[in-house]
Amino acid sequence: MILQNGSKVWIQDKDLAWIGAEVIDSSSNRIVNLVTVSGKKVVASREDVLPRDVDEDEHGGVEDMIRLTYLNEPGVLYNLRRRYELNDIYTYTGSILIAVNPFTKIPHLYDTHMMEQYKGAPLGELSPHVFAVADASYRAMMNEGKSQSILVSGESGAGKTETTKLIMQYLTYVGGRASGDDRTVEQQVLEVSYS
Ligand SMILES: Nc1ncnc2c1ncn2[C@@H]1O[C@H](COP(=O)(O)OP(=O)(O)OP(=O)(O)O)[C@@H](O)[C@H]1O
Repeated sequence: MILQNGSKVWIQDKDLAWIGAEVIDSSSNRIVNLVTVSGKKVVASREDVLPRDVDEDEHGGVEDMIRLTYLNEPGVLYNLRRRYELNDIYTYTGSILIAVNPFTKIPHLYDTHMMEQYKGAPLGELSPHVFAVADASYRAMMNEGKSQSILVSGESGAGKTETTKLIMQYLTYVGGRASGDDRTVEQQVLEVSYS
């Protein structure tokens, strides 16, 4: 990584994990002098600093992290945090959806109006949302006539069960009643047990 005076970087921080900084002296081959965003002057080994996007001050973060110039750990965490602070709990990295558990109900995020909006909308056209992924999967199933899979992964308490329920809720909404089955999709979904 080429470092020069004024380069924006990330350095590790014992309290915050990562903190933004700017290079103020890059004359040494081994170390760089930096000033952190909180105004503290620090010295770091060149190999310990990671590049930071120059447009990182963009309000609200990016909806798709493919747009980040540097897809490194601090850049990803910082982007997710900024979105989370605005209650934007969903973020794409390409066609992968990242959900940050809000641990609280976010009004209107999952109501009928929201489901209606995502119905038939191409992935990426609207803000990142679990309904967009469910809709893409549903469309692919209908168009290709093949079963589809959605992988919901995360650590314990991350929100996998809630996310799965939301996917089922959306599929119930768009799916209606299966032919030859007297039960509504909603009834069938309610019979699904979550592990
Ligand atoms: N999208 C969401 N909106 C609001 N609250 C949520 C959301 N997702 C998760 N939660 C909250 O987080 C709690 C834990 O989520 P959940 O049970 O889905 O996690 P999990 O990944 O299935 O956990 P485990 O692997 O331990 O079973 C939920 O009971 C709920 O309170």
